[in-house]
Amino acid sequence: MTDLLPLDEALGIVQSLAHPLGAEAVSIAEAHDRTLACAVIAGIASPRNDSSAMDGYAVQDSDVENLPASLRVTGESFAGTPQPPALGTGEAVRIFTGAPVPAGADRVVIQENCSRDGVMLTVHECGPGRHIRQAGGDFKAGDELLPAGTRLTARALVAAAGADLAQLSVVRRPRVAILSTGDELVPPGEAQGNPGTIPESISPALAAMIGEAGGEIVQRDHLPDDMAVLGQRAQQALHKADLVVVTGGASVGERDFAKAMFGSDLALLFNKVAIKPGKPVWLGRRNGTLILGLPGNPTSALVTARLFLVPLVSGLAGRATGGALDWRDALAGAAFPPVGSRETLARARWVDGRLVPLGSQDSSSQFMLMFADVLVRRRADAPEARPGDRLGYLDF
Ligand SMILES: Nc1nc2c(c(=O)[nH]1)N[C@H]1C(S)=C(S)[C@@H](COP(=O)(O)OP(=O)(O)OC[C@H]3O[C@@H](n4cnc5c(N)ncnc54)[C@H](O)[C@@H]3O)O[C@H]1N2
Ligand code: MOO
Repeated sequence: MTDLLPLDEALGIVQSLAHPLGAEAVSIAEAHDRTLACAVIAGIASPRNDSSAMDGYAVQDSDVENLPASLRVTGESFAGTPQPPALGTGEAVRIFTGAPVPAGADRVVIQENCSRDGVMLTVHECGPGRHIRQAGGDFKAGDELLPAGTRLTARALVAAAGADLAQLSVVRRPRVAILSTGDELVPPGEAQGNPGTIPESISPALAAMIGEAGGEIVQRDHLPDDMAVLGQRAQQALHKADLVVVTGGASVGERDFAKAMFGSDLALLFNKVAIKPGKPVWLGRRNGTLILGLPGNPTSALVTARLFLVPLVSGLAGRATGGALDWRDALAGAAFPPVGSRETLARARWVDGRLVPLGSQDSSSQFMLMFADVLVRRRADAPEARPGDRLGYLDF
């Protein structure tokens, strides 16, 4: 076991590599969920002018001191009217929500408090509000609205568009290739009637995790355990991708070619981590491309993807890697068994706000993953955890 790297050291290596890629310009329409490479600076103020908050009439305070007051309507101001007529004594301007307030007006009286007869207006009541939004009250031209590093959520996009920017400078999405290796693997739907085969069940989950972390899939292959084919597809992936994820063949079997397929220039950054499940996970680099090798057992693959792939893609996409490894703690709702020599990521679910381990902790399980809300981190050689003990966990 001495050759196995401790989990924290492996996570540290991932963190040190997970720097944002370069910037590219995208239209606002394509910018959702991207990360800003440059700050968004407002090109215009909002509102651009003093503007009405209500539909009604712009008036002068001195004309509505004694109510009811009779005024003459001299013009109109709609949202988009560049310059409404200025207001004189005894005058009112018909005005709508968002429209510029005429020079000389002190307040907008809502139309529910007025009656109209041709050009004559009677103001019955004013109410306390002036219903005028000041120019630049939301933001001024030149204000920094969103700093570099901001994730462009739906809400952030409103500010970016309101700043009058057609294009945003965002971190390039990491290009990821997924290579699933194993003679036995066939696409889901083709295993029935094909003895010796099993459905390839990991890549759909990896693609989902990569997409959620901000990456895009540029290549996705099912590959036989044939070095010629593996080598050729590996070369293609290395050319296209920032990160190649290869599943299976990580262990010591006769057909475990996952590292060899990347050629003799593969530099290993780590090889095998002291965790259960997922011990055979490895990270390498060939020229500028990172390569993450995940074990073929589906639960092992998903656990190591959560620990290493999600922070890596998140970081390359410009998101905080810390957010991807947000360990928290909660109380055990049932006993967790004693831990062996490898640090263990126990799959657990929530029951009444407490952590309960899944009945099966088999690293080959596919079905049980469905119920694994969290990974509970248990140190090597830890004794049994009792109900009520505090445990560290990561959302899975
Ligand atoms: N002598 C040893 N044997 C094994 C060791 C070891 O240290 N010494 N490690 C074990 C551990 S731990 C794990 S985890 C597995 C991982 O092995 P590999 O990464 O080499 O995975 P494969 O042998 O290719 O496959 C294992 C298992 O998973 C199935 N598989 C593979 N890919 C997929 C996929 N995309 N979808 C669904 N199922 C997949 C495959 O058919 C095998 O059943 O090694 C232990 N052995
Ligand atoms: O590490 Mo393996 O994932 O224990 O079965």
